Amino acid sequence: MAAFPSGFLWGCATSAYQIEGSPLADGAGPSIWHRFAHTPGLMRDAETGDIACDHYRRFKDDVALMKRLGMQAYRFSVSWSRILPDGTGRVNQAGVDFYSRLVDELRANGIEPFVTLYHWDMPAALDDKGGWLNRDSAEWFAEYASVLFRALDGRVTKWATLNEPWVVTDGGYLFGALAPGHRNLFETPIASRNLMRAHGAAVRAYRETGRHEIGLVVNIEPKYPASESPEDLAATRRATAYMNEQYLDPAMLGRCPPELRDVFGEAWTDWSDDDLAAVRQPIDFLGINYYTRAVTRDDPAAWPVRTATVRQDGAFYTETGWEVYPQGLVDTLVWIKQRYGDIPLYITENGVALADAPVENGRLHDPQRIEYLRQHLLALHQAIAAGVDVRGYMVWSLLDNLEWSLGFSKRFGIVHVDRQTQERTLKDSAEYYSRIIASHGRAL
Ligand SMILES: N#[N+]C[C@@H]1[C@@H](O)[C@H](O)[C@@H](O)[C@@H]2O[C@H]12
Repeated sequence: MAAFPSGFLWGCATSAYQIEGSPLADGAGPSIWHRFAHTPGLMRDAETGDIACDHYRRFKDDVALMKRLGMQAYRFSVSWSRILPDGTGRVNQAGVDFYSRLVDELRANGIEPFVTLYHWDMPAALDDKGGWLNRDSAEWFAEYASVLFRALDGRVTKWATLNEPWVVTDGGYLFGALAPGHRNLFETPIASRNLMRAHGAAVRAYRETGRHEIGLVVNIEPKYPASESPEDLAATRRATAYMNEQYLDPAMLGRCPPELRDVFGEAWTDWSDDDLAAVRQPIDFLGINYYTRAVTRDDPAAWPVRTATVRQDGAFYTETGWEVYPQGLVDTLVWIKQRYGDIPLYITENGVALADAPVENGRLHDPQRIEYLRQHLLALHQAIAAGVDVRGYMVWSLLDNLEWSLGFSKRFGIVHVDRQTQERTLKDSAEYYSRIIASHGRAL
Protein backbone atom coordinates (compact mmCIF):
# COMPACT_ATOMS: atom_id res chain seq x y z
CA MET A 1 0.00 0.00 0.00
CA ALA A 2 1.45 3.36 -0.99
CA ALA A 3 1.80 5.77 1.90
CA PHE A 4 -0.64 8.58 2.48
CA PRO A 5 0.51 12.10 1.51
CA SER A 6 3.34 13.67 3.45
CA GLY A 7 1.94 15.72 6.33
CA PHE A 8 -1.30 13.72 6.39
CA LEU A 9 -2.73 14.04 9.92
CA TRP A 10 -3.87 10.93 11.78
CA GLY A 11 -6.11 11.58 14.75
CA CYS A 12 -9.32 10.98 16.61
CA ALA A 13 -12.44 12.95 17.46
CA THR A 14 -14.79 13.54 20.38
CA SER A 15 -17.18 16.26 21.54
CA ALA A 16 -17.58 18.10 24.82
CA TYR A 17 -20.99 16.96 26.02
CA GLN A 18 -20.36 13.37 24.97
CA ILE A 19 -17.19 12.87 27.04
CA GLU A 20 -16.44 15.67 29.51
CA GLY A 21 -18.93 15.27 32.37
CA SER A 22 -18.90 17.98 35.09
CA PRO A 23 -21.24 20.14 32.96
CA LEU A 24 -21.70 22.81 35.63
CA ALA A 25 -18.21 22.73 37.16
CA ASP A 26 -16.13 25.85 37.80
CA GLY A 27 -18.76 28.40 36.87
CA ALA A 28 -20.08 26.77 33.70
CA GLY A 29 -23.69 27.46 32.77
CA PRO A 30 -26.17 24.79 31.64
CA SER A 31 -26.35 23.96 27.94
CA ILE A 32 -29.41 22.85 26.00
CA TRP A 33 -28.07 19.31 26.24
CA HIS A 34 -27.84 19.50 30.04
CA ARG A 35 -31.44 20.68 30.05
CA PHE A 36 -32.57 18.07 27.46
CA ALA A 37 -30.83 15.19 29.28
CA HIS A 38 -32.43 16.17 32.58
CA THR A 39 -35.89 16.23 31.06
CA PRO A 40 -37.60 12.92 31.90
CA GLY A 41 -38.34 10.61 28.98
CA LEU A 42 -35.95 12.12 26.43
CA MET A 43 -32.83 10.04 27.04
CA ARG A 44 -32.48 6.26 26.71
CA ASP A 45 -32.03 4.69 30.17
CA ALA A 46 -32.40 8.22 31.61
CA GLU A 47 -28.69 8.76 30.92
CA THR A 48 -27.13 12.22 31.12
CA GLY A 49 -23.77 13.84 30.44
CA ASP A 50 -23.27 14.56 34.14
CA ILE A 51 -20.35 12.09 34.24
CA ALA A 52 -20.01 10.82 30.65
CA CYS A 53 -16.33 9.75 30.35
CA ASP A 54 -15.23 12.12 33.15
CA HIS A 55 -12.83 13.66 30.65
CA TYR A 56 -13.05 17.09 32.29
CA ARG A 57 -11.14 15.61 35.23
CA ARG A 58 -9.21 12.85 33.41
CA PHE A 59 -8.06 14.76 30.35
CA LYS A 60 -4.35 14.35 31.10
CA ASP A 61 -4.76 10.56 31.22
CA ASP A 62 -6.71 10.63 27.95
CA VAL A 63 -4.03 12.75 26.28
CA ALA A 64 -1.46 10.22 27.50
CA LEU A 65 -3.57 7.50 25.89
CA MET A 66 -3.60 9.43 22.59
CA LYS A 67 0.17 9.84 22.86
CA ARG A 68 0.59 6.10 23.45
CA LEU A 69 -1.45 5.42 20.31
CA GLY A 70 0.65 7.85 18.28
CA MET A 71 -2.19 10.29 17.59
CA GLN A 72 -0.96 13.33 15.63
CA ALA A 73 -4.16 15.38 16.03
CA TYR A 74 -7.15 15.50 18.33
CA ARG A 75 -10.46 16.97 17.25
CA PHE A 76 -12.53 18.10 20.23
CA SER A 77 -15.25 20.66 20.85
CA VAL A 78 -15.51 23.50 23.34
CA SER A 79 -18.56 23.81 25.56
CA TRP A 80 -19.88 27.31 24.83
CA SER A 81 -21.50 27.58 28.26
CA ARG A 82 -18.21 26.89 30.06
CA ILE A 83 -16.80 29.98 28.30
CA LEU A 84 -19.87 32.23 28.44
CA PRO A 85 -22.25 30.82 31.08
CA ASP A 86 -25.00 33.22 29.96
CA GLY A 87 -24.13 32.70 26.30
CA THR A 88 -22.87 36.24 25.87
CA GLY A 89 -21.23 38.89 28.05
CA ARG A 90 -19.38 37.66 31.15
CA VAL A 91 -16.45 35.35 30.38
CA ASN A 92 -15.91 32.44 32.78
CA GLN A 93 -12.10 32.40 32.93
CA ALA A 94 -12.08 28.97 34.62
CA GLY A 95 -13.74 27.58 31.52
CA VAL A 96 -11.21 29.21 29.21
CA ASP A 97 -8.43 27.93 31.46
CA PHE A 98 -9.65 24.32 31.17
CA TYR A 99 -9.37 24.35 27.39
CA SER A 100 -6.09 26.23 27.58
CA ARG A 101 -4.70 23.45 29.79
CA LEU A 102 -6.05 20.80 27.43
CA VAL A 103 -4.46 22.51 24.42
CA ASP A 104 -1.11 22.84 26.22
CA GLU A 105 -1.22 19.18 27.29
CA LEU A 106 -1.90 18.12 23.71
CA ARG A 107 0.87 20.25 22.29
CA ALA A 108 3.32 19.08 24.96
CA ASN A 109 2.61 15.55 23.70
CA GLY A 110 3.05 16.42 20.03
CA ILE A 111 -0.68 16.27 19.29
CA GLU A 112 -2.23 19.04 17.19
CA PRO A 113 -5.48 20.47 18.62
CA PHE A 114 -8.35 20.67 16.10
CA VAL A 115 -11.13 22.68 17.76
CA THR A 116 -14.84 22.58 16.94
CA LEU A 117 -16.58 25.69 18.24
CA TYR A 118 -20.10 24.27 18.16
CA HIS A 119 -20.90 20.59 18.63
CA TRP A 120 -24.60 21.07 19.47
CA ASP A 121 -24.46 22.36 23.05
CA MET A 122 -25.79 25.95 22.90
CA PRO A 123 -26.06 27.70 26.30
CA ALA A 124 -29.56 27.23 27.72
CA ALA A 125 -29.68 30.96 28.44
CA LEU A 126 -29.59 31.65 24.70
CA ASP A 127 -32.23 29.04 23.98
CA ASP A 128 -34.41 31.03 26.36
CA LYS A 129 -33.95 33.91 23.90
CA GLY A 130 -34.98 31.79 20.92
CA GLY A 131 -31.71 29.98 20.33
CA TRP A 132 -30.99 29.38 16.62
CA LEU A 133 -34.40 30.86 15.79
CA ASN A 134 -33.18 34.30 16.85
CA ARG A 135 -31.26 36.18 14.15
CA ASP A 136 -29.05 37.58 16.92
CA SER A 137 -27.59 34.05 17.25
CA ALA A 138 -25.04 34.90 14.55
CA GLU A 139 -23.67 37.73 16.66
CA TRP A 140 -23.85 35.64 19.86
CA PHE A 141 -21.77 32.92 18.16
CA ALA A 142 -19.20 35.37 16.77
CA GLU A 143 -18.76 36.86 20.25
CA TYR A 144 -18.16 33.41 21.75
CA ALA A 145 -15.80 32.42 18.94
CA SER A 146 -13.80 35.63 19.34
CA VAL A 147 -13.20 34.90 23.04
CA LEU A 148 -11.63 31.58 22.04
CA PHE A 149 -9.70 33.00 19.09
CA ARG A 150 -8.11 35.57 21.41
CA ALA A 151 -7.32 32.99 24.07
CA LEU A 152 -6.13 30.04 21.98
CA ASP A 153 -5.29 30.97 18.37
CA GLY A 154 -1.67 30.19 17.63
CA ARG A 155 -1.67 27.22 19.99
CA VAL A 156 -4.75 26.10 18.06
CA THR A 157 -4.20 26.34 14.31
CA LYS A 158 -7.27 24.50 13.00
CA TRP A 159 -10.75 25.72 13.88
CA ALA A 160 -14.15 24.44 12.75
CA THR A 161 -17.17 26.67 13.29
CA LEU A 162 -20.02 24.12 13.31
CA ASN A 163 -20.31 20.36 13.52
CA GLU A 164 -23.03 18.88 11.30
CA PRO A 165 -25.57 21.72 11.04
CA TRP A 166 -27.92 19.27 9.32
CA VAL A 167 -28.17 17.16 12.49
CA VAL A 168 -28.68 20.28 14.62
CA THR A 169 -31.77 21.26 12.61
CA ASP A 170 -33.13 17.86 11.52
CA GLY A 171 -32.73 16.42 15.04
CA GLY A 172 -33.24 19.54 17.13
CA TYR A 173 -35.96 21.43 15.26
CA LEU A 174 -37.73 19.07 12.82
CA PHE A 175 -38.02 15.66 14.47
CA GLY A 176 -37.18 16.60 18.06
CA ALA A 177 -34.89 13.65 18.85
CA LEU A 178 -32.07 16.01 19.88
CA ALA A 179 -31.81 19.22 21.90
CA PRO A 180 -33.65 21.54 22.00
CA GLY A 181 -36.30 18.94 21.04
CA HIS A 182 -38.55 20.98 18.76
CA ARG A 183 -40.84 19.41 16.12
CA ASN A 184 -41.65 22.29 13.81
CA LEU A 185 -41.31 22.40 10.04
CA PHE A 186 -41.43 26.20 10.00
CA GLU A 187 -38.62 26.58 12.55
CA THR A 188 -36.26 24.23 10.73
CA PRO A 189 -35.22 26.41 7.78
CA ILE A 190 -35.01 29.43 10.10
CA ALA A 191 -32.56 27.57 12.37
CA SER A 192 -30.59 26.39 9.32
CA ARG A 193 -30.21 29.90 8.02
CA ASN A 194 -29.13 31.33 11.37
CA LEU A 195 -26.65 28.48 11.94
CA MET A 196 -25.02 29.29 8.62
CA ARG A 197 -25.15 33.04 9.34
CA ALA A 198 -23.33 32.21 12.58
CA HIS A 199 -20.75 30.23 10.62
CA GLY A 200 -20.15 33.22 8.35
CA ALA A 201 -19.98 35.65 11.27
CA ALA A 202 -17.41 33.50 13.08
CA VAL A 203 -15.28 33.19 9.94
CA ARG A 204 -15.38 36.97 9.46
CA ALA A 205 -14.40 37.44 13.13
CA TYR A 206 -11.53 34.98 12.68
CA ARG A 207 -10.19 36.88 9.69
CA GLU A 208 -9.87 39.96 11.90
CA THR A 209 -7.57 38.30 14.45
CA GLY A 210 -6.82 34.73 13.41
CA ARG A 211 -3.65 33.69 11.66
CA HIS A 212 -4.36 30.05 10.86
CA GLU A 213 -7.15 27.90 9.42
CA ILE A 214 -10.90 27.84 9.86
CA GLY A 215 -13.49 25.62 8.21
CA LEU A 216 -16.85 23.90 8.48
CA VAL A 217 -17.69 20.28 9.38
CA VAL A 218 -20.63 18.60 7.67
CA ASN A 219 -22.01 15.07 7.59
CA ILE A 220 -22.42 13.69 4.10
CA GLU A 221 -24.53 10.63 3.34
CA PRO A 222 -24.40 9.93 -0.42
CA LYS A 223 -27.80 9.08 -1.90
CA TYR A 224 -28.19 6.41 -4.59
CA PRO A 225 -31.52 5.96 -6.44
CA ALA A 226 -33.25 2.66 -5.69
CA SER A 227 -34.37 2.56 -9.31
CA GLU A 228 -34.22 4.67 -12.45
CA SER A 229 -37.91 5.57 -12.10
CA PRO A 230 -38.63 9.31 -12.31
CA GLU A 231 -40.08 9.14 -8.79
CA ASP A 232 -36.96 7.58 -7.27
CA LEU A 233 -34.64 9.86 -9.19
CA ALA A 234 -36.57 12.91 -7.97
CA ALA A 235 -36.56 11.53 -4.43
CA THR A 236 -32.79 11.09 -4.60
CA ARG A 237 -32.41 14.68 -5.68
CA ARG A 238 -34.58 15.89 -2.81
CA ALA A 239 -32.65 13.80 -0.27
CA THR A 240 -29.30 15.02 -1.65
CA ALA A 241 -30.40 18.64 -1.52
CA TYR A 242 -31.89 18.32 1.97
CA MET A 243 -29.00 16.50 3.65
CA ASN A 244 -25.84 17.02 1.59
CA GLU A 245 -26.23 20.36 -0.23
CA GLN A 246 -28.41 22.39 2.17
CA TYR A 247 -25.39 23.78 4.06
CA LEU A 248 -22.49 23.35 1.65
CA ASP A 249 -24.20 25.17 -1.23
CA PRO A 250 -24.68 28.44 0.73
CA ALA A 251 -21.22 28.19 2.34
CA MET A 252 -19.35 27.35 -0.87
CA LEU A 253 -21.54 28.50 -3.75
CA GLY A 254 -23.60 31.34 -2.25
CA ARG A 255 -26.93 29.73 -3.15
CA CYS A 256 -29.50 27.30 -1.77
CA PRO A 257 -30.53 24.08 -3.54
CA PRO A 258 -33.84 24.78 -5.35
CA GLU A 259 -35.28 21.44 -4.17
CA LEU A 260 -35.58 22.89 -0.64
CA ARG A 261 -38.66 24.86 -1.73
CA ASP A 262 -40.27 21.52 -2.57
CA VAL A 263 -39.11 19.90 0.68
CA PHE A 264 -40.21 22.71 3.01
CA GLY A 265 -43.16 23.98 0.98
CA GLU A 266 -44.83 26.97 2.64
CA ALA A 267 -42.23 26.83 5.43
CA TRP A 268 -39.52 27.90 2.97
CA THR A 269 -38.47 31.50 2.43
CA ASP A 270 -35.66 32.42 0.07
CA TRP A 271 -32.47 33.71 1.64
CA SER A 272 -31.72 37.37 1.03
CA ASP A 273 -28.70 38.29 -1.06
CA ASP A 274 -27.19 39.84 2.08
CA ASP A 275 -27.57 36.58 4.02
CA LEU A 276 -26.13 34.55 1.13
CA ALA A 277 -23.15 36.91 0.93
CA ALA A 278 -22.64 36.84 4.71
CA VAL A 279 -22.61 33.02 4.75
CA ARG A 280 -20.31 32.55 1.77
CA GLN A 281 -17.05 33.40 3.50
CA PRO A 282 -13.81 31.94 2.09
CA ILE A 283 -12.77 29.02 4.32
CA ASP A 284 -9.55 27.03 4.51
CA PHE A 285 -10.96 23.48 4.62
CA LEU A 286 -14.05 21.34 4.85
CA GLY A 287 -14.43 18.62 7.46
CA ILE A 288 -16.38 15.63 6.19
CA ASN A 289 -18.07 13.21 8.59
CA TYR A 290 -18.77 9.97 6.71
CA TYR A 291 -20.55 6.90 8.10
CA THR A 292 -22.86 5.38 5.52
CA ARG A 293 -24.91 5.81 2.37
CA ALA A 294 -28.62 5.72 1.59
CA VAL A 295 -30.21 3.84 -1.32
CA THR A 296 -33.17 6.15 -1.78
CA ARG A 297 -36.71 5.68 -3.04
CA ASP A 298 -39.76 7.89 -3.31
CA ASP A 299 -42.06 7.72 -0.30
CA PRO A 300 -44.93 10.24 -0.51
CA ALA A 301 -45.91 9.54 3.10
CA ALA A 302 -42.43 10.28 4.54
CA TRP A 303 -42.86 13.92 5.63
CA PRO A 304 -41.35 16.32 4.63
CA VAL A 305 -38.62 15.04 2.28
CA ARG A 306 -40.84 12.22 0.98
CA THR A 307 -38.02 9.68 0.71
CA ALA A 308 -37.12 6.36 2.29
CA THR A 309 -33.90 4.40 2.56
CA VAL A 310 -33.99 0.91 1.04
CA ARG A 311 -32.27 -1.84 3.05
CA GLN A 312 -29.65 -3.71 1.01
CA ASP A 313 -29.70 -7.52 1.04
CA GLY A 314 -26.35 -8.97 2.00
CA ALA A 315 -24.96 -5.71 3.40
CA PHE A 316 -23.58 -5.39 6.96
CA TYR A 317 -25.50 -3.01 9.22
CA THR A 318 -24.10 -1.39 12.34
CA GLU A 319 -25.65 -0.99 15.82
CA THR A 320 -26.94 2.41 14.65
CA GLY A 321 -28.66 0.72 11.69
CA TRP A 322 -26.22 2.12 9.11
CA GLU A 323 -25.10 0.14 6.06
CA VAL A 324 -21.32 -0.31 5.86
CA TYR A 325 -20.45 1.03 2.42
CA PRO A 326 -16.84 2.23 1.99
CA GLN A 327 -17.35 3.04 -1.69
CA GLY A 328 -19.65 5.80 -0.49
CA LEU A 329 -16.64 7.57 0.98
CA VAL A 330 -14.87 7.54 -2.39
CA ASP A 331 -18.03 8.75 -4.15
CA THR A 332 -18.57 11.49 -1.53
CA LEU A 333 -15.04 12.88 -1.77
CA VAL A 334 -15.05 12.87 -5.58
CA TRP A 335 -18.49 14.57 -5.53
CA ILE A 336 -17.24 17.27 -3.13
CA LYS A 337 -14.27 18.00 -5.41
CA GLN A 338 -16.45 18.13 -8.52
CA ARG A 339 -19.18 20.32 -6.94
CA TYR A 340 -17.20 22.61 -4.66
CA GLY A 341 -13.71 22.61 -6.12
CA ASP A 342 -10.34 21.61 -4.79
CA ILE A 343 -10.72 22.83 -1.21
CA PRO A 344 -8.59 20.90 1.32
CA LEU A 345 -10.59 18.23 3.12
CA TYR A 346 -10.29 16.38 6.42
CA ILE A 347 -12.24 13.26 7.31
CA THR A 348 -13.30 14.68 10.65
CA GLU A 349 -15.36 11.63 11.66
CA ASN A 350 -15.54 8.03 10.51
CA GLY A 351 -16.25 5.05 12.74
CA VAL A 352 -18.70 2.37 13.73
CA ALA A 353 -20.94 1.33 16.62
CA LEU A 354 -20.82 -2.42 17.21
CA ALA A 355 -22.12 -4.86 19.80
CA ASP A 356 -18.65 -5.12 21.29
CA ALA A 357 -17.45 -8.19 23.15
CA PRO A 358 -16.77 -7.74 26.86
CA VAL A 359 -13.32 -6.86 28.15
CA GLU A 360 -11.42 -10.05 29.02
CA ASN A 361 -7.95 -10.11 30.60
CA GLY A 362 -7.46 -6.45 29.74
CA ARG A 363 -8.31 -6.92 26.08
CA LEU A 364 -11.35 -6.35 23.88
CA HIS A 365 -11.42 -8.05 20.48
CA ASP A 366 -13.28 -6.01 17.85
CA PRO A 367 -12.35 -7.48 14.45
CA GLN A 368 -15.37 -5.95 12.75
CA ARG A 369 -14.28 -2.45 13.75
CA ILE A 370 -10.78 -3.18 12.45
CA GLU A 371 -12.29 -4.30 9.14
CA TYR A 372 -14.49 -1.18 9.03
CA LEU A 373 -11.49 1.09 9.54
CA ARG A 374 -9.38 -0.87 7.04
CA GLN A 375 -12.01 -0.72 4.33
CA HIS A 376 -12.66 3.00 4.81
CA LEU A 377 -8.97 3.90 4.92
CA LEU A 378 -8.45 1.94 1.69
CA ALA A 379 -11.37 3.89 0.20
CA LEU A 380 -9.83 7.12 1.44
CA HIS A 381 -6.53 6.21 -0.16
CA GLN A 382 -8.38 5.50 -3.43
CA ALA A 383 -9.98 8.98 -3.34
CA ILE A 384 -6.62 10.61 -2.65
CA ALA A 385 -5.09 8.66 -5.56
CA ALA A 386 -7.96 10.01 -7.70
CA GLY A 387 -6.79 13.53 -6.89
CA VAL A 388 -8.91 14.56 -3.92
CA ASP A 389 -6.95 16.79 -1.52
CA VAL A 390 -7.56 15.00 1.80
CA ARG A 391 -5.19 16.10 4.56
CA GLY A 392 -6.23 14.08 7.56
CA TYR A 393 -8.41 11.43 9.14
CA MET A 394 -10.00 11.51 12.61
CA VAL A 395 -11.53 8.27 13.80
CA TRP A 396 -14.85 8.55 15.65
CA SER A 397 -14.27 8.04 18.41
CA LEU A 398 -11.39 7.85 20.86
CA LEU A 399 -13.69 6.71 23.70
CA ASP A 400 -17.00 4.91 24.05
CA ASN A 401 -19.14 7.92 24.89
CA LEU A 402 -22.64 9.37 25.28
CA GLU A 403 -24.42 8.85 21.98
CA TRP A 404 -26.77 11.75 22.64
CA SER A 405 -30.37 10.66 23.29
CA LEU A 406 -29.31 7.03 22.78
CA GLY A 407 -27.34 7.24 26.00
CA PHE A 408 -24.32 4.94 26.25
CA SER A 409 -25.99 2.17 24.24
CA LYS A 410 -23.87 2.73 21.12
CA ARG A 411 -20.15 2.13 21.51
CA PHE A 412 -18.09 3.91 18.81
CA GLY A 413 -14.82 4.04 20.72
CA ILE A 414 -11.52 2.41 19.82
CA VAL A 415 -11.04 2.57 23.59
CA HIS A 416 -13.57 0.87 25.87
CA VAL A 417 -14.83 2.86 28.86
CA ASP A 418 -16.20 0.98 31.87
CA ARG A 419 -19.35 2.86 32.90
CA GLN A 420 -18.86 2.09 36.58
CA THR A 421 -15.13 2.52 37.02
CA GLN A 422 -14.31 4.83 34.07
CA GLU A 423 -11.40 2.48 33.35
CA ARG A 424 -10.10 2.81 29.82
CA THR A 425 -9.20 -0.41 27.92
CA LEU A 426 -7.65 -0.37 24.45
CA LYS A 427 -9.70 -2.36 21.97
CA ASP A 428 -7.81 -4.33 19.30
CA SER A 429 -8.91 -1.59 16.89
CA ALA A 430 -6.90 0.96 18.87
CA GLU A 431 -3.75 -1.15 18.50
CA TYR A 432 -4.55 -1.61 14.80
CA TYR A 433 -5.07 2.12 14.24
CA SER A 434 -1.85 2.84 16.12
CA ARG A 435 0.01 0.59 13.66
CA ILE A 436 -1.63 2.36 10.73
CA ILE A 437 -0.48 5.72 12.09
CA ALA A 438 3.05 4.48 12.76
CA SER A 439 3.33 3.16 9.20
CA HIS A 440 1.65 6.25 7.71
CA GLY A 441 -0.92 3.92 6.18
CA ARG A 442 1.47 1.38 4.67
CA ALA A 443 0.26 -1.29 7.13
CA LEU A 444 -3.23 -1.22 5.61
N1 LIG B 1 -24.38 8.73 15.54
N2 LIG B 1 -23.34 8.90 15.68
C1 LIG B 1 -21.97 9.01 15.84
C2 LIG B 1 -21.47 10.48 15.70
C3 LIG B 1 -21.95 11.36 16.86
O1 LIG B 1 -21.61 10.76 18.11
C4 LIG B 1 -21.23 12.70 16.70
O2 LIG B 1 -21.47 13.54 17.82
C5 LIG B 1 -21.75 13.42 15.45
O3 LIG B 1 -20.83 14.45 15.13
C6 LIG B 1 -21.95 12.47 14.26
O4 LIG B 1 -23.07 11.68 14.29
C7 LIG B 1 -21.91 11.07 14.39
